Amino acid sequence: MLPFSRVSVIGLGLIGSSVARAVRQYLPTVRLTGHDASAAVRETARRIELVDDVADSAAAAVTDADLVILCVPVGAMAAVAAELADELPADAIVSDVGSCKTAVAQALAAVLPPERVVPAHPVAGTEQSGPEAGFASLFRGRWCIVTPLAESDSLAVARVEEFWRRLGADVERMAPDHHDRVLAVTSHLPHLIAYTIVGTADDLGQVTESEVIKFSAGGFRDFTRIAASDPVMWRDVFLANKEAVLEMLQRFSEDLSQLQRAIRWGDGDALYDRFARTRAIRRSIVDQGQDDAAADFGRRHD
Ligand SMILES: NC(=O)C1=CN([C@@H]2O[C@H](COP(=O)(O)OP(=O)(O)OC[C@H]3O[C@@H](n4cnc5c(N)ncnc54)[C@H](O)[C@@H]3O)[C@@H](O)[C@H]2O)C=CC1
Ligand SMILES: O=C(O)C(=O)Cc1ccc(O)cc1
Repeated sequence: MLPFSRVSVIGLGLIGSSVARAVRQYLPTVRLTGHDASAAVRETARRIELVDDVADSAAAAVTDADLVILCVPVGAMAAVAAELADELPADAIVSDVGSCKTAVAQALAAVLPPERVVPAHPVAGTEQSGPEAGFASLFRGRWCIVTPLAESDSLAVARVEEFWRRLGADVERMAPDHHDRVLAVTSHLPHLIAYTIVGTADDLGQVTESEVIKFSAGGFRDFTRIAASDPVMWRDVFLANKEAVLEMLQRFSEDLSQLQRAIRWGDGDALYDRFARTRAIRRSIVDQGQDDAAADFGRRHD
């Protein structure tokens, strides 16, 4: 049975437009409505026929929905939920795709009936943004972490999980605070490091007359991809997941200091041990079929 038949997507950027495209592809009988605060994005959505109806307000977009998915930056979730609360049908479920969950869960539960709120996070994306950057296969073979509230209705949780499975994701359930600590180290900290290193290299580049750009290759190029990620989205993630990110950053700084000391004192064994350990980690990830570059290439070309 279809988990939902009338889905409303609020925020039609990379993730919202990917959800819309995936619904079209994998749940073709679902009636899709969309809304975005940006008139230009709404115009693009109409032009490319992303959804069946583009509404001019969040409230108008949800009047006959049975699932509403909020795909806006984390810092905008509270305002959007408040905008649509009065028009939400009594049986509709509200979910979201935000990259951190504790703050979003609290924001949604403050203005919506908490039993109908089922926060989620598809752990899949790119450094691109906007309605034309999305693609239907983005979630295939990727995790979607569902983080129910204590009050979430269990049938609503099961339906949201089924929805993500239908879009091709592997679903895992987690407590919101646990999610935020795991993602702080696996996603948020790496983005912070990329933003830092590309900025540092750019500062140096001014001095050395763009040698940084000229000779950028390998590792640095990979960092520039991550550092091209959307500034509004990532500003909001760091403000919303402050405690977990600061904790992981503290640990990271201590480990970095150890490597700094090993280089200063010529401690080759310490450097070798660390690099051998991390190489083994990468190899075990690739062996498990989680090499993103290969997987992304496959998804976009099939
Ligand atoms: N970019 C990524 O790789 C991933 C992002 N996410 C999460 O998905 C959410 C959306 O991110 P993206 O799609 O990448 O961003 P995006 O920038 O491509 O799209 C966000 C859209 O939300 C719209 N928006 C902003 N405030 C709004 C409001 N008050 N009402 C209606 N629309 C509004 C914007 O105009 C924009 O079109 C964020 O919460 C992010 O944390 C989750 C997984 C991956
Ligand atoms: O582009 C990349 O490498 C990403 O890491 C994409 C991404 C960004 C944010 C998320 O919450 C989940 C996935």
